[in-house]
Amino acid sequence: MNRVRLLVFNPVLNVLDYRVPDGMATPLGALVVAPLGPRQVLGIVWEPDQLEGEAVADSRLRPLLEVLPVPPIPAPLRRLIEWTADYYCAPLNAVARMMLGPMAALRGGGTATEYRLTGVEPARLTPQRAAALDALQGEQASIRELAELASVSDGVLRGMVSAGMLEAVTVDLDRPYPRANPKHAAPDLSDEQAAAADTFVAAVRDGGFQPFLLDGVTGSGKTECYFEAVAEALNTGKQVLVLLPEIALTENFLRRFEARFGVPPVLWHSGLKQSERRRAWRAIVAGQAQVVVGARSALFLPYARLGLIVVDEAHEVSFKQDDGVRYNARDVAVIRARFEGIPVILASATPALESLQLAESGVYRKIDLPSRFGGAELPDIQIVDLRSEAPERGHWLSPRLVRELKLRLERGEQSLLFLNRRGYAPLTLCRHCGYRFQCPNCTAWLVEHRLSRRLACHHCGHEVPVPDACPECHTPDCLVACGPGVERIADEVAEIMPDARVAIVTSDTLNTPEKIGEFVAAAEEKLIDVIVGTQLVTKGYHFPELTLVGVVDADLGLEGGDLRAAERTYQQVAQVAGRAGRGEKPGEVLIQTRHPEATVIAALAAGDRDAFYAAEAEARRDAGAPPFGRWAAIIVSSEDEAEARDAARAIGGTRPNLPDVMILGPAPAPLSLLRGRYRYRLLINARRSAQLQDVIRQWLGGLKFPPGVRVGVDIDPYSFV
Ligand SMILES: Nc1ncnc2c1ncn2[C@@H]1O[C@H](COP(=O)(O)OP(=O)(O)OP(=O)(O)O)[C@@H](O)[C@H]1O
Ligand SMILES: [Zn+2]
Repeated sequence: MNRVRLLVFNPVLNVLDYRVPDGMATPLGALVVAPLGPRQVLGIVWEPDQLEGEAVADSRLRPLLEVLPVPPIPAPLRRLIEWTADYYCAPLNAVARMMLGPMAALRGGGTATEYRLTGVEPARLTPQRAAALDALQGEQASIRELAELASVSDGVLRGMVSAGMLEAVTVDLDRPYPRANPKHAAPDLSDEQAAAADTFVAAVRDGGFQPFLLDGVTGSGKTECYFEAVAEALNTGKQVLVLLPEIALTENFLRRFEARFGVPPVLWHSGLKQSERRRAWRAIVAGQAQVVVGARSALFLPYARLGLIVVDEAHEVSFKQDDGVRYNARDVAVIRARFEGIPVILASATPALESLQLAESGVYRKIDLPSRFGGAELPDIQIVDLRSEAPERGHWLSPRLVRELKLRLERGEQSLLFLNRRGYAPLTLCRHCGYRFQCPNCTAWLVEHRLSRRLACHHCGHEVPVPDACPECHTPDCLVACGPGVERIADEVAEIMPDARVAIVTSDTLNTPEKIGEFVAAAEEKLIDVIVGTQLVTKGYHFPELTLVGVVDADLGLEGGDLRAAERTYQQVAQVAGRAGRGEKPGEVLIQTRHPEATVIAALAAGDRDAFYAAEAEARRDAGAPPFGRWAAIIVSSEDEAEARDAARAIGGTRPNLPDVMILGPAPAPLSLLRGRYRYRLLINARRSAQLQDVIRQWLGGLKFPPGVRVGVDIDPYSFV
């Protein structure tokens, strides 16, 4: 009898065996539907010896129901899924789920129904219909998605369909994407760029696993260089995956891609409409999608003919996923390239110490672009010691920074002020009784957002309107904002330069592709004088008229328990500094700090990257920290505080005693309450020789917890809160 072993998508069961009905073809990797009790379950045909399962007698096997009409998951991707599950101590089917598209896409292409405005506008409108009419100009999507866009109920939109204001459109989900043209607008590369590009092109042409670290200063044209490798993949009919750290950057990338290749790339991220998602997934598995640009979730998709992976801004911590499967897309991208036998390019102006170390030890091949394109110079960097050059009371911009800002405004040049804090003020308190606004679900202060007149938790999204009186002592008009966020800095700019056109750039203000597009266009057309932004504007953007960058508080990132705080501060400040002087005019950077003597600040001031990395490497070596030693975290949480504490203690009490593994904790997490769950942490610091994952699996495998307790393992953690 013909039997198969399946990896199934079920929270409790992972592996099940089935009988294959006569005449059904079930190659390895096939996606199938199988009966499970009275229900059905989705599964993937897997190598039986790779999946541990209970041996079931032939006679007890139930037959598979159907094979889904999509190509089987290729072997290299199956191996990647196994590797990822094993390395990150995650369930195999949770990892495998990341390669699946929407269920509807697995069932076949076909069509979807979407709706759009017809142009019919009755003379009298309900307020909801008027709002929808406004919000839905130029949009086309399902009723559900349109309702979300317009913030009205589905019912309102259904009514508009009946009234002839919205019409149904049938969308063909298998309509092909337009073909990119590798010769559309090929640039003239500098000698330095051409050398780098030739290396990448040869690697794509020859195939085979080759990891590159493209280490080029800000504005050196890293994108142009790897675009040549993309062009080579297009010439040879291979697919390319470009990973970007944030959706916000895709808009900018898209414009550049289209300018170079004549058509936009295929996008993949959480913001896609259902129909776009279905279409993209099907084009990816069919090999029709030539270049896919996405956030980390694009990494596990079943590309039919992958020929190159690029990870841009590869140092970014947002490549690390911190919920569900806790994996690092930068690292897994390299592993995927290895299984696929293809080149991978990690591009950055400020590589992670881990990546530099791998380059130094010869695992990655390092390609350098040491100078800016077109003769632009790197900006001049100055330190403002806030202890001797203090801003006025209740202000945050030092006199020197204010002078430079005014000078730029006079000259018609642009400035950028960087502060990595959204909203108006990070803490609000009552002047009368000292009451502080805190999130009920998290160990966190509520952040005032003056633009939306709300107090918001940046961890769980909890929001309340700003009250008129203190909720504790009921004194009216007694609330004080403590500390600055970008909105407050923007107010300060407006106060000192009333004529300046100021743009606030954060994930609150630039939350759709349209808004990002408008911002970029406005900045390029010089309709903005001062940009005040969070880390969102520190990378990827190229505004030639921008000549001044002010770092409002360089010490901010050094606070808190982040074990990579110095490196992250270095990267952020170097990246934002890199936005200055990219055109013909030279750039200047002012870094405000209270700790000019700190190694990272001194290195930034001296423009001495090597000195910073050397000192940081030394410190990490001493601490046994990555890349010299290894870390892992165990995070225990429950809605019940005692339950969480007991579970953490039970884990602590059974800790293994090994010479090459040190275990710290359990201790309450810095964010000891998050989204209503009480949290405890353990930190494991291991020598490279230790079999870290095996140790953790054995340790936790023997323990049982109440159903309300979650125990998460974070291998190579980036977050310590
Ligand atoms: N060979 C070239 N021909 C024409 N323009 C180029 C060339 N190389 C780079 N440029 C332009 O120079 C600017 C900087 O290049 P790019 O944005 O690729 O740099 P980068 O290395 O990615 O910088 P960052 O790390 O700061 O984002 C871009 O506007 C780009 O189009
Ligand atoms: Zn909260």
